[in-house]
Formats: sequence, C-alpha cells, structure tokens
Amino acid sequence: PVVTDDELGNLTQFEFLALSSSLNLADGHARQDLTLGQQRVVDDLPQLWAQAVKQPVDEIEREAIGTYFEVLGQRSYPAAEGRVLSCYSSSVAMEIFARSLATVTDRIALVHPTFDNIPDILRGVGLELVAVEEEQLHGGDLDAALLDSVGCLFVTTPNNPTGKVVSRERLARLAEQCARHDVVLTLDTSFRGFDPAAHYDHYEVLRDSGCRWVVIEDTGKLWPTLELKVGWLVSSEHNGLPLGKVYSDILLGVSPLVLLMIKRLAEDAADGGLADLHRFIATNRAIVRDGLAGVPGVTFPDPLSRASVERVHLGSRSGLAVWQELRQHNLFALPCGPFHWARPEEGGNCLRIALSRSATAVEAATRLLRSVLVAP
Ligand SMILES: N=C(N)NC[C@@H](O)CC(=O)C(=O)O
Repeated sequence: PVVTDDELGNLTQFEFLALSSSLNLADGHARQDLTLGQQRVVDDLPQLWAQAVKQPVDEIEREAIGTYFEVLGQRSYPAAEGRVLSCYSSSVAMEIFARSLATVTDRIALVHPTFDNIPDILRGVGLELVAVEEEQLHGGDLDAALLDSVGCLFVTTPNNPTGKVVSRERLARLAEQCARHDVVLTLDTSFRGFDPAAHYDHYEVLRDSGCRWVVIEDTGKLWPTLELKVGWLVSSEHNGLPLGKVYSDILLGVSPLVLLMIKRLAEDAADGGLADLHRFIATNRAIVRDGLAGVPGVTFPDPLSRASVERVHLGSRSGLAVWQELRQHNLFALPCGPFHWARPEEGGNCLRIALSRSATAVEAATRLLRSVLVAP
C-alpha cells in the first residue's frame, strides 16, 4: 500500500511509508520512550502472562474496562453484559459498528474534517455520507431536515487533526436532537486521553439524553505499547443495531494479557502518569510552535488543541509538496488534504505533526521542517 508520487493515497498509506524511517512524525500512534512507571508494567509482563492464564477472562475484562474508563472520567459507562465489546483496535470496532449500522440505514452524517479511515470504513459498507462541518457541529442546533435524512450522526471528539472537543453542554444538546429525530449518535473518542476537557462523564450525558448511542474508545494512542491495544465498542441498550451478532462474525475476544497490561497502564496513569503525559505532549507542542515561529506564512490553526498531533498551516505552500521535500530528508509528517474527505483541497496547505514522539525527534523534525520552509 505505498503511495506513488502521482497517486494520492489515504492517510494510513502515507503513514505506512513512514513506519521504518528514523524520523516518523506521521501516525498518531504513541512512539515515545516508556516512562519508568510504564517500564515497570513491561517488566512485569511475564507475571501478567501467568495471571492471564489463571484468572477468568471476564473478570480481567471487567477490571481493565473499569480502571481505564474511570481514569478518563467515564464513571457512568455501561457495565452490563454485552454493552462494552473489546476489539483488536478502534478501527475493528468501527468496522463492526459500520456493518451493523448499514443493516438499518443507508445515510450517515459525519464530522468534516476528520481522519479519513472513518469515511472510508463507512463508505466501504455502502453508506452515503453527509458532511457536517466542525463549525456547524459546535455552532448550535443541527438542521432538522439534515437529521431527518440520516440514520446516524458520527462525531470524532476530540477531533483529528483539529483537537476540537465537544463540550458537555454541546453533547447534551446533540444527544437531545438525536433522541428527538431518532438518530443514532456515535462518538469516536480515540484522542480523549490527552484532553481533560474530554474527561467529563460522556456516558452520563448520553444515558440521560434518551438517544440511541454508540461510542468507540481507543487505548492505542495513549501509551507506547507497540500496537498492543484495545478498541472498545460501547453502546446504549436497545439501540436496534446487531452489534453483538456482527462482533461474533469478526472475533471471539481480545488477549487477556493485553487487557491486564492496559489495566496496569491505566493504574499508572491514575497515579500521576496521565498528568505527566499531558505535560510531555504540551512540551512537544511548544517545541514545534517555537521552532517554527517567524517562518513567513506559517500559523497554527488549533491553538487550544491538546491532542497528540499538531496542525501546521503553511500559508500558500502546498502541504503535499512540503511533505515530498521532507521525505527526501527521511522525515515524514502527514499532508492534511485527505482529512478533508469531502473537499481535499481545503486541507491542501496544512501538515500534521505527531507529538507522541521523543522530544529530540520533535526538535530534529522541527529544525528540518523550518530549514525546508525558509529555503529560497
Ligand atoms: N486503521 C487505521 N487506518 N489506523 C491508522 C490510525 O490509527 C492512525 C490515526 O488515527 C492517526 O494517525 O491519527
């Protein structure tokens, strides 16, 4: 799945190209060094393995879910049987959701821009997409005619790549509108861990709204676990979607070892690790912003973002052309065109820089990017 120079690939194909490079600042996966607390979890993997062999998997799953959801403020998550389905990744969870949704509707409203594997997965099951601009989503009530024309409203929050978070009040209002129009409200909360503004109890708001809802949670972006992760597919009761059936078509369950590792990492996060991570990302964001200060035309469109990625607006320069130049130096960022899945040209002058990398990698990448941007 390599992107040839003249063929625009999807974002993940751009990310594939970066996977083995020394300066990979393309994907939003965590690739920084383990902290001391995280290293202790890795050192304990042999014991976790022995525990995973002995302890009943439903117990392990319940404990991992409880610890992870609590540390991110989601106290009212549904603990009843079948309401939280553990998947190999959030994209697997999304595929199960999409296949389920396509059995009951053929149209879905989706936030624009957002990471392009979401529209790609939704189109892949035959759904027609209606773009809801981020400004619209955060601005006020959605148009009743729009909500009457779709079976679902899909929102990424915090959004990727903007970091924009749906507030508690906004979520309550969106959920109320979805309840009134009998539209499923679906949230992709993959970046939730990075932004305390996304730690209010979403499940309490969703439960109290009376709407049908689905949430996709992702442990994969928080900690540098070499792709060992879980995507959780969470849903309201009586949501009318065959999630359990489609889940059983795709998998039986995830590794109890991975669940135990996630539980231990979530405990470390609760014990100061999450605050440390926030400081680490903020430091890397400052390295990028300070390192590019004063470069003509360069701005940062998401001043309030806390996500582990940073969008850089390049003025009149083409993001793809700068991406190509950086690639000559074995540095990989992400061109933002494909995030604008309905109108790619709108993202044509932006690059996205991953921040879940070592500070030295972010410094080196920023220096290189600056030299490319100021070169005559
Ligand atoms: N299934 C896919 N395509 N995974 C890539 C995705 O995790 C990367 C991502 O979300 C980001 O770079 O922001």
